[in-house]
Amino acid sequence: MQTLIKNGLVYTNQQLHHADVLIEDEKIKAISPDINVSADVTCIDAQDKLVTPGLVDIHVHFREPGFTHKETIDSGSLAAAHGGFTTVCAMPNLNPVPNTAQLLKAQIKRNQTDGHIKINQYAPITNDLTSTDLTDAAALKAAGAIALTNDGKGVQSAGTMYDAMLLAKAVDLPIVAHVEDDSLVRGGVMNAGVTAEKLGLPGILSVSESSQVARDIALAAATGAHYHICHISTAESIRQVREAKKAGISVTCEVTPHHLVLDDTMITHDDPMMKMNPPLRGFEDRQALIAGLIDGTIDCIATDHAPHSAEEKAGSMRTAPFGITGSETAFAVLYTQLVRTRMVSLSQLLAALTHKPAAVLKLNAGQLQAAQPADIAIFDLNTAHTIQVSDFVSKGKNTPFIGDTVYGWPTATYVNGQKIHFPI
Ligand SMILES: NC(=O)N[C@@H](CC(=O)O)C(=O)O
Ligand SMILES: [Zn+2]
Ligand SMILES: [Zn+2]
Repeated sequence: MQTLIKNGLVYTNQQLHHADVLIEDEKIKAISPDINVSADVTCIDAQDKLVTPGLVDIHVHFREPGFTHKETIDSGSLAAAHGGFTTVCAMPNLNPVPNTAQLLKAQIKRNQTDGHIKINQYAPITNDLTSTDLTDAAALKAAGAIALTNDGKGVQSAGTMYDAMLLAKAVDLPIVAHVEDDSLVRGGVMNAGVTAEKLGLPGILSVSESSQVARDIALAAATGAHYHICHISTAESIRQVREAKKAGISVTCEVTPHHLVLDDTMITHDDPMMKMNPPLRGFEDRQALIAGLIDGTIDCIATDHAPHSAEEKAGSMRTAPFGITGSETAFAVLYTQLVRTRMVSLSQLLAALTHKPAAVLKLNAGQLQAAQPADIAIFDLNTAHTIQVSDFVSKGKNTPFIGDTVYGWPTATYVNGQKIHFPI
């Protein structure tokens, strides 16, 4: 079976070209201008559209098993596809936590059975995500884990992190860290600063992140482990990563779309849709994140898609859970706010959403090239779209971007040459 995507603006070999893309069965057959094929090929008109490798998101929460009222592997992976993502890495803050080879294998099987896209699975660093009992890194790697992470909770003890890094290094798995020193959080629900004071809400100190980043960079230097920082959010953390990279320490990091386009000066009232972990930081932090993305200090963008139910996210920031969704709005929000404003080039944005995240975790994804799997996303760069609750395939509607008018809404996603169909 052949499908021809005609006349798109195609992102291939890290460059944008006007070209046609020919899919044959599960693979890309050819990418070049003016491909001519026989009459029985399915032809897709991509004039004025952007055609990219399926996007890669190395940080999502699919909530199954344990929290299926928030999301399932079915709904979460369909939401990712709806946003143009064809490869994701799913977090292990589930119930039960997939902390043994047997549980992890069962999770990977569920991902394969119910997933609409390619789902890689993280395993935990410690057995219950909070203790100091390390998991069996070798067994989890053999069972299929792509990396170890306790996302949702920082590893509180330096000794635990040091031992975890040694074990991870021995089996060549990255440590993927949610960096947060609980002793500096102090019951905060948003970034500590002028806005929190004005709203009378308890603040989370920015050093709750950067002090743990400093600790862990020192531990990564000492152990030689690959240390990847989740959802980096402060100027001081960026400064440390920049220095560590210069010193040749094996550190990488990701940033979320929301930390790039929102900051705490935009929080006007007690709004649970603006509550996530790490919190939206200050204006200067956000500028440092954008600069870090442009100069390569930040390796990639990852959504931290964190769905919660409407009931959970109703009420006050004091009581609502941390987290917002991201899969379905990521590209359009970033394209509109960073590329159309000429702060970031389209190629830079696409690199951060395709081959660069794949490179961080050595995933075979994010390249649109002949002989590669036909994982493709198509976006409409020119039509304005106002984001509405009814746009979402995810069970989670908890996003601050509802009501925003954006460009770059996704129009089609292919996985292994198959077009994904959405129930909306
Ligand atoms: N980001 C969040 O605010 N919440 C995440 C956990 C996490 O990524 O730390 C979640 O699981 O809901
Ligand atoms: Zn986290
Ligand atoms: Zn997360």
